[in-house]
Amino acid sequence: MRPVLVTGGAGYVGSHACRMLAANGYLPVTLDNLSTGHRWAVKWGPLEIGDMADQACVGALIARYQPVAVMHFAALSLVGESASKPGRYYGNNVAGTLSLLEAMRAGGVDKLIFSSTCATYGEPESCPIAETTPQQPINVYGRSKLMVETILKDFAAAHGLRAAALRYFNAAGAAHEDGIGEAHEPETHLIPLVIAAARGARGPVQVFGTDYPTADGTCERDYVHVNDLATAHVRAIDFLTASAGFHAFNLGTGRPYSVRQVIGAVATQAGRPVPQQIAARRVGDPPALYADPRRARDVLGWEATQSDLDHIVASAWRWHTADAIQAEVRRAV
Ligand SMILES: NC(=O)c1ccc[n+]([C@@H]2O[C@H](COP(=O)([O-])OP(=O)(O)OC[C@H]3O[C@@H](n4cnc5c(N)ncnc54)[C@H](O)[C@@H]3O)[C@@H](O)[C@H]2O)c1
Ligand SMILES: O=c1ccn([C@@H]2O[C@H](COP(=O)(O)OP(=O)(O)O[C@H]3O[C@H](CO)[C@H](O)[C@H](O)[C@H]3O)[C@@H](O)[C@H]2O)c(=O)[nH]1
Repeated sequence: MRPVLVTGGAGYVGSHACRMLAANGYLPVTLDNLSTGHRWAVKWGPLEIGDMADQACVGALIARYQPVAVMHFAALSLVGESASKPGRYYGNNVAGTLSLLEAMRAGGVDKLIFSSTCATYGEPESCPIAETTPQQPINVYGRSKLMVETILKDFAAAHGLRAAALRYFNAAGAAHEDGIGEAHEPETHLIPLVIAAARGARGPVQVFGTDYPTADGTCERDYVHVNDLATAHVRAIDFLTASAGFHAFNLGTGRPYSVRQVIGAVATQAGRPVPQQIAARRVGDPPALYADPRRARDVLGWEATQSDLDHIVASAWRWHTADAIQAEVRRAV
């Protein structure tokens, strides 16, 4: 099995990528400091506990496993917190990545697949968003990701790094059948919060704004199944093997759903209405964000195939409601 070093492999998207790597003949070696990730989510290869900024640690892992590529998920990603703690976000997401890149260079690993985000586009003037849409992030988190993209371009030009920045839209869903799913703490993402409200595990879900210029007045987003994201990462390894330089790809479906449509899909899945409360707009939420995913299709040969909203919600629902899974998760904490 070909080893791949996976920073943040104990987190939500990273753990699903590890599952997909293993299914495609790779050995995912997780490097994670467990700041927001979980031991129980690392199932398909070794867990090395450490920080991506620790060059000696990364260097030793590279020497030991000889990875063919690095998949880089490790980051802090709470938009609100990024505004109040910019030093922490730039330190971890930007300086931490720079340190990782230097360790890769010293160890002779030349391929990196980076978790970027639609947040690097900020509030674009129009949708769908193509890779050529100007990147003007409106928060510290988005700026930290854009800074990393810039560093990757410069390392590609100067040092021959091969890098793919995968700009995810809204990651959602779960590989519930294999006991992994979304487990952020605190949780800020819409779908798990709607599911929690439907189950009575929390109070009503807040609908952040009903007066947006959209079909039903609530915000529209491009939800993409985490298994589809994982597949794109595996495709990116093959792509980088054949292609030098820096490349960016939007990972989305191109089909937006509103907050109300998400709540409706969860209500259908749950078989009961979802308690909800109309709330003020959340600062920094654009009315609609959705991808033009054609570049990923044409160049990577990737398309979302599991990202139908009902399928996303069904898989997330099973993950959050399966007693056996949740008991296993609690035991393993
Ligand atoms: N979830 C989304 O909707 C979404 C959307 C766009 C982009 N992203 C990006 O995708 C990546 C994964 O997101 P996620 O939702 O899985 O987050 P997550 O918090 O579940 O996973 C991040 C993982 O990185 C680890 N980590 C953080 N800093 C580290 C460090 N310095 N050294 C080692 N490990 C470290 C954490 O412990 C955690 O396991 C992030 O880079 C995020 O910015 C996520
Ligand atoms: O309790 C909630 C939570 C969210 N929303 C709405 O639901 C939509 C989706 O919100 P999320 O927080 O789930 O996702 P975002 O679109 O804000 O977040 C995405 O963009 C962020 C940067 O802006 C990060 O990259 C994040 O990881 C990624 O999922 C937004 O319109 C938001 O206003 C609510 O109405 N109520």
